[in-house]
Amino acid sequence: MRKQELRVAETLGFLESNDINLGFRRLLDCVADTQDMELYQQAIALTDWKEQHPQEQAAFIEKAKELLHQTGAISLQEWDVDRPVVVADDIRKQYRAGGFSLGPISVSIKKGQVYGLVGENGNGKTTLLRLLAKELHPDGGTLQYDFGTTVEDEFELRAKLVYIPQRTKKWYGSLKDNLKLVLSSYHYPPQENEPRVLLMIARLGLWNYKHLKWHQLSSGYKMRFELARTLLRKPELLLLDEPLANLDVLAQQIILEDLKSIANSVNNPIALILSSQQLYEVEKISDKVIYLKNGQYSDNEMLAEKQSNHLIAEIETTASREQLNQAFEGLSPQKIAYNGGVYIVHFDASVKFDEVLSALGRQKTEITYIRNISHSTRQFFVA
Ligand SMILES: Nc1ncnc2c1ncn2[C@@H]1O[C@H](COP(=O)(O)OP(=O)(O)OP(=O)(O)O)[C@@H](O)[C@H]1O
Repeated sequence: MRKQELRVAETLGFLESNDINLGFRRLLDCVADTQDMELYQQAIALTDWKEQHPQEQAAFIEKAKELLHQTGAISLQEWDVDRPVVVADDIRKQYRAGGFSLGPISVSIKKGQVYGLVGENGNGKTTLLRLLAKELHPDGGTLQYDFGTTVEDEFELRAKLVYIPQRTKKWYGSLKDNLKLVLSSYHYPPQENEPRVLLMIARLGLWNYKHLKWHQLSSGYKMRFELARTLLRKPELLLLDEPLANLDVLAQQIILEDLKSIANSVNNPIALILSSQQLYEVEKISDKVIYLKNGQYSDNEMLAEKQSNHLIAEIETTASREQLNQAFEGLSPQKIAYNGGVYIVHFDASVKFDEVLSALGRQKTEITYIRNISHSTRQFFVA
């Protein structure tokens, strides 16, 4: 099945299982890919209708399915996502003041993929993002960009790379007017300005906020606005510094799923790199997780190569180490480490996670939290 058919089929599945909000958000992504202003207008009218008729779910699903059917009928040119758009080879950066040193780092970045950049405070995440965005110049190594078109000059290249910092600048006027202003500086026909802006507003969950001003928005919605503004500029590489910092856990999940879907567009994919402290949320949607410690690079693929499939469980419990040792007597743990309020327990590859759960259950051990981190970059944090 082609990517477009897959996206339409997946969206239909959400709508048919009454998962209205998710189905609707994915429908808007399918509409966005068509670049068809008639369908944009229909999607905007449907967003409005949805807001006016919150109780009429069955009727909404029928309307949404009809619109989805129309998007599926438009043939899209699929982008080849296998070719890297950025190749960093042994890049390094050292700050004279303080002496922090990053790298050497080698990494290939492809469109349609999401790269999670994790690590504790002060380990080089922002520095790496700024190097990739060409905001900083590396001291050594090479950075090559290839977006498949001839880039005339540095200015044109920089327009394809967008870096959104942790703190963004204040703006004046309404959210919608600001977005319209962005598009008016691009070469779209004026009649496309409004539908493009309104569709972006709907996609980023800003529909009920479009007439608000900067000081009336919470910091989470300011970040959504920044994303909307950036996405209208059609970046090819989008670098987000801590986009989740001001969002609650549910909002984090939603924005990450939306960003993944936006990055994975059929005909206009984006390479997305985002830094975050929210390891598990980021891991769920990332195609690759990059971990920085004292400026040194590791990633989840290196983790898979390194380990011999042994089982690692992270356990938060009121039980003592002796009680855990007793519970796991038959499973012969290789190591039990105590780390910031949680135990990290390593078992041989033959031990299965359900056996760990059973052993704890048999001893009636009180567990607040347990997770199998055998394949998670969480290991880097607790090592
Ligand atoms: N312009 C600068 N001059 C000197 N040192 C700097 C400069 N910018 C950052 N640093 C230092 O470099 C190190 C890495 O900083 P960076 O902001 O890249 O880390 P980070 O992982 O993004 O941190 P955080 O999670 O706190 O945002 C830190 O020790 C920081 O103090």
